[in-house]
Amino acid sequence: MSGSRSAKDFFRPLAVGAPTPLTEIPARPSRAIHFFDPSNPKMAAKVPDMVGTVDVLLGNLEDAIKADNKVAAREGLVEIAKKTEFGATQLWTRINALDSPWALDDLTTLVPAIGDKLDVVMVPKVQGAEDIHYVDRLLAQLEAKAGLDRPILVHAILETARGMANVEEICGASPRMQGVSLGPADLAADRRMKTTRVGGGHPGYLVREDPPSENGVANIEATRATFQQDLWHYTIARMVDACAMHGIYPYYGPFGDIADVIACEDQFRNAYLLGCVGAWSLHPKQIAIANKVFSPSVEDVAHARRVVAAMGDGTGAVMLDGKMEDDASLKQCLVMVELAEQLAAIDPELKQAYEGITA
Ligand SMILES: CC(C)(COP(=O)(O)OP(=O)(O)OC[C@H]1O[C@@H](n2cnc3c(N)ncnc32)[C@H](O)[C@@H]1OP(=O)(O)O)[C@@H](O)C(=O)NCCC(=O)NCCSC(=O)C[C@H](O)C(=O)O
Ligand SMILES: [Mg+2]
Repeated sequence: MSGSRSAKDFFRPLAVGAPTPLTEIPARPSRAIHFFDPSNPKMAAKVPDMVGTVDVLLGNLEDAIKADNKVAAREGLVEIAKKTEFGATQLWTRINALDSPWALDDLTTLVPAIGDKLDVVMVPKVQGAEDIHYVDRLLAQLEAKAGLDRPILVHAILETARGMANVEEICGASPRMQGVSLGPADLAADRRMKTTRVGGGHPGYLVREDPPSENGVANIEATRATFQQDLWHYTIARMVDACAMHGIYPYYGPFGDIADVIACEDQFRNAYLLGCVGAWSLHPKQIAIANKVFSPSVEDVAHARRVVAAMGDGTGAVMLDGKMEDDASLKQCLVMVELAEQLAAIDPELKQAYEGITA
């Protein structure tokens, strides 16, 4: 919780008439946050058919939208939201940066027009709790004016060094905080990393095995295996801890090499294993990758259920397939089983796959 509000005030509405903040962020599946440009007629036309195939549709108003198209994108999103029934698919938007000429109009246009349909507002380039406090109060005022009965949640993108340094206070700045995504391209630039990609690894970031020794002399000319390392490990792990501490959700962001579906899957899986619940999809073909990676495998769910069954009241230790299971491994298995249940509730194929498993 941020130091600027007392515990008794933390869950009070920030404007008279605004909806009461949630005390817990609902665990709604959000394996793929699919970005579309609402000012692009071809993309906009595809949105209605994407409902039900993706957990989150996000109307992007920030980077990747040309300055000349900012107003068209905002208006396009209003039009799409008004005419689309989203069902279980969530509708999010990414507004422009708070220091840009567009952010204020983004919020003052979207909340009155489609606030009842918007689940989450993604805020880019968040630097500290003060950015979340600003959006929090403004949203409360706009929600009150629009007569909304549920709060719009807020998602921060970590894409500056200052934002990274302040990640814990950002996560706890408001009861609206739904989650955090890594913005690897902007973060790399802000950190002055020497990369030019939108997420993913780099062949130069590696470790090399030691040289073989011949007669006690290291032969550094010998062929030696190298292993590419994950540029984002520290950042994602830190983000995951900050989110878990505050009961909100961490996400890997974009993978810009659309053609390299294999490396995209690897990057998404690393994030999944470290604790992320989803990633961004920039192109329709990345939705299936995220849906696959961020859904536990049938084998993992089967194993988790066996551990749950074997552990009885959840205390003590048992042997299963030659391995020790105890209270702590049970807790990991419960994470898997709960996620499978949440996904089965919205994905009939997964429901069938998970139901086919016997404990
Ligand atoms: C990356 C793209 C520019 C590629 O577009 P295109 O060249 O048109 O790809 P295709 O020809 O393969 O497209 C095939 C059809 O699919 C439609 N399409 C493409 N992308 C989408 C989409 N995202 N949603 C819906 N439909 C889509 C095309 O229109 C084609 O349609 P048709 O001709 O009728 O068959 C493009 O995919 C794109 O712009 N994607 C989104 C990019 C984006 O949002 N970028 C911002 C997020 S990443 C970022 O901001 C960095 C981050 O903040 C950080 O700091 O790290
Ligand atoms: Mg960015």
